[in-house]
Amino acid sequence: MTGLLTVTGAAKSYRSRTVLDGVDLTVNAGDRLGVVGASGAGKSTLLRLLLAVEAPDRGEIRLRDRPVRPGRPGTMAWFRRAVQLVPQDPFGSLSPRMTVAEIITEPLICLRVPGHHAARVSELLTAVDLDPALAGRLPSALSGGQRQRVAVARALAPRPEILVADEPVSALDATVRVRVLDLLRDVSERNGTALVMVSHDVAAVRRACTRVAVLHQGRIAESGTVGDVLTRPRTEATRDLLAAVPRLPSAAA
Ligand SMILES: Nc1ncnc2c1ncn2[C@@H]1O[C@H](COP(=O)(O)OP(=O)(O)OP(=O)(O)O)[C@@H](O)[C@H]1O
Repeated sequence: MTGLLTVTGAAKSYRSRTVLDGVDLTVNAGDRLGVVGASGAGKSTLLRLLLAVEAPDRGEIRLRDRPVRPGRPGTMAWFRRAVQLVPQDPFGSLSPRMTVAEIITEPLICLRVPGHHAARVSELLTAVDLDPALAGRLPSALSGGQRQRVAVARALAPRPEILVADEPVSALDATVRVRVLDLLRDVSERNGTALVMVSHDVAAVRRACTRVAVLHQGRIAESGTVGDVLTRPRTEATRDLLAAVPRLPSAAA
């Protein structure tokens, strides 16, 4: 099977410091892939390449057969429709002066997605388990978990093929984390949207993902199913991450 999003031999340095050193990664349609790594492993850098915010110095990123390179917004619309970000911090990522409906519709307007946007807002709010009556509220009227659900709804709005989530629950309370992770897993399963979740938190990846790639010092140390890699780690890098796992409360919490 050819991958939906493929990273081949991606390398990136800042000044003379090598941050990514030949990363290969394949995201298939409907995949739920966690990219885990310790602080400084290169996760955020890889995320910027995956989102075509920056270009690799060497190697390439492709969406299906099409090479992906950063460019002006007009030339990137095809890619932005296909790959959407769920950001880390729902407090900082939602404009405080826009209503929930305006926030969710913004990518539809920017990407010139045709259709009845008000109906789509209700549909998306329902899909992320929020009351459509929240459409007229400002983010300040919502809890952290509700805000992150709005961020997920916004990312889903253009019907992307891939959601890229950047530490999507690290800013949330422990009990809310599980629910947001379950939401990401459920929307991915329901819509067939692939999920790439970049996180230092192995427990979060175990909860939401089926596959995992361990990034260590700018390289993929190991990758495979969550079951294999996180129960029978083959590298020191993975064992260290597992030893640092914060406990997630149970789903009932
Ligand atoms: N724009 C930049 N300019 C210079 N150095 C950078 C830049 N971006 C990242 N780095 C360096 O690259 C290394 C890897 O950073 P990166 O943020 O990708 O790692 P990370 O795995 O996301 O870490 P963390 O979990 O702490 O965010 C770090 O040493 C960082 O200082």
